[in-house]
Amino acid sequence: MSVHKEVKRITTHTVQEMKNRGEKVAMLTAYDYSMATIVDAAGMDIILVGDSASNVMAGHETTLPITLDQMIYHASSVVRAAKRALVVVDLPFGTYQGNSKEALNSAIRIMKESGAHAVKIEGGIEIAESVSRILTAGIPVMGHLGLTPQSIYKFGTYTVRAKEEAEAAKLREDALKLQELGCFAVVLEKIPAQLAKEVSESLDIPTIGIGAGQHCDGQVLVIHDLLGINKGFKPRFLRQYANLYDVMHGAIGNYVSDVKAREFPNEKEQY
Ligand SMILES: Nc1nc(=O)c2c([nH]1)NC[C@@H]1CN(c3ccc(C(=O)N[C@@H](CCC(=O)O)C(=O)O)cc3)CN21
Ligand SMILES: CC(C)C(=O)C(=O)O
Ligand SMILES: [Mg+2]
Repeated sequence: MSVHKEVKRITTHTVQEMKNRGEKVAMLTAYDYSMATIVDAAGMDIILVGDSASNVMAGHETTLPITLDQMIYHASSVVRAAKRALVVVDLPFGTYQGNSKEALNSAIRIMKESGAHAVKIEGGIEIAESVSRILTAGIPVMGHLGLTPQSIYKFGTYTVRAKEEAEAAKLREDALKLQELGCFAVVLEKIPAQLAKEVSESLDIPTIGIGAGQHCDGQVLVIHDLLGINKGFKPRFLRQYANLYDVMHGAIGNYVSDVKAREFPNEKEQY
């Protein structure tokens, strides 16, 4: 036992208790040690090592190219920083669909090699077998319904999902199915607020929304979007809490100018 005082870790059970008592769940992505240290210190409940790393860290157009090894690298860095937050890791495209044994192996690799606490998987009834098999191994699973970006080439655009009743009905069923299988929470991405409200009320487990309105049990954003680092990206659901692009561009530009003008380093900044 350590003699140092340690903060109490958020668990999947803590997150369920939050829903039970009506406290909203705060979730944000992080992909590296330094950012995750700040996110954890700021009181985040859940840190998501999202496959959005493919976009914001690697510069790909979609989330499809990122590999399991790359996700494990990001996740292990975040785990070393997170003292309080629950760390959830996206299973990347091609590591779980249509093959529950491969899904289990992928989830086990994430848990074993990164030290994360849970995995997230996109999809409903079609991935039920994979979800079950991962849960059977004692690995907590977060679901993800609505705009599931790994299916972008099926959808064609990033517009809001489940506006038509047929897709809304399937989403309601999928959400119930994920809960029945034993998922501890489910992300609802870019669906009408009214549908997200109905799903949140019908489920016992918490819903975490992104572009899914104010009635979800929690919210999630991509950290680069929240901080305004990702200058071109400003969808309607996003609230930018800072403009770090301009702050960083200004600071870095000043450094370039100072070097060119021989103003950095000065006499006090040398040995
Ligand atoms: N930086 C970043 N933020 C995210 O929220 C995010 C990622 N990357 N990568 C993975 C997925 C993809 N998501 C996305 C991607 C694009 C839009 C988007 O462009 N939305 C625009 C246009 C939609 C349209 O085509 O009609 C919008 O105005 O909402 C939204 C969510 C959410 N995730
Ligand atoms: C946007 C969130 C939910 C996500 O899946 C990601 O960042 O990859
Ligand atoms: Mg994702």
